[in-house]
Amino acid sequence: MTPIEVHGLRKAYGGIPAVDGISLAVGPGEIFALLGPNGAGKSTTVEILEGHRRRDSGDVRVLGEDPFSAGRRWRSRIGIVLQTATDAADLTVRETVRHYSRFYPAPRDPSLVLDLVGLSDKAGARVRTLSGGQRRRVDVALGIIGNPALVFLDEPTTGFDPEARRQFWALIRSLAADGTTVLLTTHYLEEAAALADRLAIIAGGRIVAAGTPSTVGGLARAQTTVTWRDGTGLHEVRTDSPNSVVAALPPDALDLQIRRPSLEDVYLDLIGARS
Ligand SMILES: Nc1ncnc2c1ncn2[C@@H]1O[C@H](COP(=O)(O)OP(=O)(O)OP(=O)(O)O)[C@@H](O)[C@H]1O
Repeated sequence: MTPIEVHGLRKAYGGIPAVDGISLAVGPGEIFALLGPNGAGKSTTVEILEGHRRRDSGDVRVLGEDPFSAGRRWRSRIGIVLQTATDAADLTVRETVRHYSRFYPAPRDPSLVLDLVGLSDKAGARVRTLSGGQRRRVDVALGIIGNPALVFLDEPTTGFDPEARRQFWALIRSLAADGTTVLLTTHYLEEAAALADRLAIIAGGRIVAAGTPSTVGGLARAQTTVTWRDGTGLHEVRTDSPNSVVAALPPDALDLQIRRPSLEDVYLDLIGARS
């Protein structure tokens, strides 16, 4: 079964389209990222897939069911990490995770989950005493405590320090390696590049490019830019074979730079072209 299948999804607010004909499919154990500027339609799409919002039209199947009419059993098989942090401030971290585990038929072991998200040493602390990034880890713990087949992560690492972000990426990879499907929205392009098997760039409610982080938007075919300075000034060459350009440089060449276009370049080009 394909965990997520979407065809021609549309949703408008007050007659203004927010999602304007999106189609995508996410396979089992795949990490799929949705990228796009503020207001692009990512959250609306994800909320429809989570069953939290009604669509105007389009076919949507999530774990084989229509999320809007799916029942409790379906809900227990998905995990959700929302943008807004959990408000369980007076409970300890351990109590919070245990409490949530009781809502699921086959939860993960709470201690194991605290270990996975790197909060074992904060298990006895009240949630309200945690830092922003630590609270976010509690959110992630609550998103995976039910041992879901599919996890939705809405900007999961906002507020994480660089080390915590890397630990989080390792956690998500290990979940996916165990067969969990992950749909991620993020504003961090390096996060999408590091985590996603495939990604879609959304702007104005439509997918403007989709592919792997190394091929999306023609990245694989994009030329490399070689720049250098010599006695006659600054030079820039765009080429498919940077090695031969470098090999032919004059002996007095300085400040050599070789730059492959990044996901960020493609993203900004695509988004810029639409605004
Ligand atoms: N409940 C609502 N009522 C009216 N308009 C809404 C509502 N929710 C979203 N919108 C509008 O729909 C469009 C898409 O919003 P959405 O939240 O899906 O974007 P997003 O890509 O998730 O943005 P961000 O990156 O800022 O989270 C925006 O123009 C937004 O103003």
